[in-house]
Amino acid sequence: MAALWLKLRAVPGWLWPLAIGAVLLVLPFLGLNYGATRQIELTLILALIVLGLNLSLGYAGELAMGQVAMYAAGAYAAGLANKAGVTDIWLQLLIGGGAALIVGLISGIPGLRLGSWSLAMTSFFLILIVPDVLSIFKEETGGRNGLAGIMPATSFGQMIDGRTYYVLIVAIAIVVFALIRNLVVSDHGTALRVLKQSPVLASSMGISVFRAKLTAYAIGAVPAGIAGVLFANLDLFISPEAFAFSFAMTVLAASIFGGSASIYGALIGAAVLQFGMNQSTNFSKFGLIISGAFLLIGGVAFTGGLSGLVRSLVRKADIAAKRRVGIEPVPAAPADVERLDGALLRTDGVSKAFGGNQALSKVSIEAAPGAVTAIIGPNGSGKTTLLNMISGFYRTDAGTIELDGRPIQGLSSYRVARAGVSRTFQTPNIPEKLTVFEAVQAGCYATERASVFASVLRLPSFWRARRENRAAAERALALVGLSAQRDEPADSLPLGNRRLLEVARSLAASPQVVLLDEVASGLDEDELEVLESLVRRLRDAGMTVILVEHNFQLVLRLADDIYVLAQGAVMAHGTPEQIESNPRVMEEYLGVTAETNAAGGGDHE
Ligand SMILES: Nc1ncnc2c1ncn2[C@@H]1O[C@H](COP(=O)(O)OP(=O)(O)OP(=O)(O)O)[C@@H](O)[C@H]1O
Repeated sequence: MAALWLKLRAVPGWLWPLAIGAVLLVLPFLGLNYGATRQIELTLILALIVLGLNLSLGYAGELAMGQVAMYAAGAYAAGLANKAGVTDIWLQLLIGGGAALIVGLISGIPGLRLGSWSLAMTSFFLILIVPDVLSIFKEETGGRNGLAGIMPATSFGQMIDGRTYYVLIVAIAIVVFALIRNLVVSDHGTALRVLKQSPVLASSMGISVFRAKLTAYAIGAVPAGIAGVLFANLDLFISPEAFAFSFAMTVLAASIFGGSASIYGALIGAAVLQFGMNQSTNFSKFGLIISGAFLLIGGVAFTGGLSGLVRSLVRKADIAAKRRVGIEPVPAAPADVERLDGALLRTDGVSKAFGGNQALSKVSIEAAPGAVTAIIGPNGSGKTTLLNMISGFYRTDAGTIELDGRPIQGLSSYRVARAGVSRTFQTPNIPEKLTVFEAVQAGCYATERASVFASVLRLPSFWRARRENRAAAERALALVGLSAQRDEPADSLPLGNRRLLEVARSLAASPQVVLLDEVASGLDEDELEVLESLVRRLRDAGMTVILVEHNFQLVLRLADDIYVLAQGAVMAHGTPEQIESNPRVMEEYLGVTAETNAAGGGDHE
């Protein structure tokens, strides 16, 4: 049984939905009646709209419900084009998809620029104004009476009959789902998932939060627009009622019930709601209540919706089957560190105040390639603030920060990451629902070479980037000794391994400078050994390593150069020997007397 399960799991995951699509395609030819065929058509139209919502809500974490307005834009663009004589469905799809994309961009740019809940509010407003906009252009749209007299669609001059139209809807849905799937399984999809959980982590990995969210929202508009075109040509009549607020609730309920963080969740949710609503003869009266009930059940009973439930059952079955068959992960041999090109990082007179608190005052440091530069000092002395300034999270009040002579102060954090500066966080920032391997591969985003377009269409640059990123992630995992855990959920790792995972992620993009913020705390002896040897190998390979660390003995063993911060200023600078023999540093600021240090009690925490 276990062996059979593993064999089935070895089948590429995309084959299952494709098989379902193939079955749907042939159903009318096997005698499916008109009523059921229509339900499938409406389900697929709803699924396309939900798919767009899932992209922004489930992947990018942005509650943006404007899909119904984009659906309306697609439908009316197609209807009006049709009345102007454009009956060709392919041209209409282009026009309707384009119209929806424009609505997505127009509402997304200000909504996202303003931040916080603005996009949710903008898109909510967008749904409410649909009937008013249609009334304003009553002459063209028919206002509240709707747009009637749409001619049946054609394809390259040929009339499309009912059955062919069904096949067309199914085929278009398969293609759109496949393209969006390509996006979500690409590095851009992983970037969205990271972004949803931690914009700070995302930007430290070179992801532009604004651009990624806008991409998800705007791309999500296109399936909704396509759905609108398909709907307009299905009934040959559209009216504002079809795009009302209650329908927006249905879309949201389908997304939550099916599982917003899954593209197939869109299909599951749409099917449940479409067929569920059909069973309720009173739907028109109680539509909002029914949608609300699905929303509650989906949100409360199982987080992640039905698709999340299925996914977790499959994962459990995988683990059980592997245990029964006796498959153990094979640890990879420790990887060699390739030659690295570090860069000289220099801060000159950097200052930062938070209100009246002068956290940093005229700090000048230099970190050379092929050297470990340590920054130490008591709690609150400004070490993390300095790292945050270097990595672009805080703006400098004064002073400059240069990378190989190029100023990087003032750049946003994702640009600093792309310039070659990578970092770890004091509290490991581990994205949920990613495997260890995916979390490390996500680190490659700073040097991502495949565009969203190339990823969706799987152009050669996508395959090349994927090969390279996978190899880089495998290498980074092997460097920190986590290859055996590659398929485990990243957030299930114990603290020590989480720190090593952060280091691996920060190395995946082959940065020039790596900022390690207290990576040693919480590591056991074996893990500390792995880390120490890794830092040495990185340094020997030419990387610039900046180490913020409380473990003084580790700093003495690893550092080539040490800066001691006190109350936001550099109070000493020198080699480990110089720092160790500086009594003021040892006693006054690190609280280590000559005797405790000799006894090895150098960790001042
Ligand atoms: N975002 C912030 N807003 C206000 N004050 C801050 C902020 N970040 C840091 N500070 C203040 O700046 C000073 C330096 O803090 P910082 O975290 O850089 O010290 P640290 O040396 O890294 O300390 P630790 O070793 O405890 O991490 C502290 O007084 C801290 O309270």
